[in-house]
Amino acid sequence: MTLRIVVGSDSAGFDDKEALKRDLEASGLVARVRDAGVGSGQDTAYPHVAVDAARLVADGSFDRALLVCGTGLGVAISANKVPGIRAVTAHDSFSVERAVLSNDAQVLCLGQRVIGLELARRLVREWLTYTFDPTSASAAKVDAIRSYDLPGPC
Ligand SMILES: O=C[C@H](O)[C@H](O)COP(=O)(O)O
Repeated sequence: MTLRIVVGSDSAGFDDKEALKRDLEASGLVARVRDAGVGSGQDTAYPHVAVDAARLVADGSFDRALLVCGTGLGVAISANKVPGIRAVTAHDSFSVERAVLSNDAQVLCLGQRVIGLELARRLVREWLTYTFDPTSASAAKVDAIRSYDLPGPC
């Protein structure tokens, strides 16, 4: 139980973010959960929350981020602006598996307006079971992604 996970959403993803946060806290698999917002009734635009959460992963404070917006797209686009971050939107089991095992993605993004909560909960449960293998054949490809990261202020 060593995973540290930061969760975040905009108002369109708030309900799922709250439910998934409770699941993570109750899972017994996560050492630490932090909520990067939004809070109830807050209307912060998704790029700000996504970048705040992604920075906490990029600087090593947290291992992964789970982000929810209406589609899961805007939070992924935004999180990927942070150097070192590999954020994906994945709404099926196989993609969630490959996001970790092929891409070593640290950020999973979900769309509250796209999939139901029960599927989201199942995908997150599955996501917790995967760990990237740095000795796998995928590692060189992830290194190649990393080689295109531009160091910057983000
Ligand atoms: O990707 C963006 C998200 O789906 C967001 O929750 C909704 O954005 P919009 O209000 O611009 O459609």
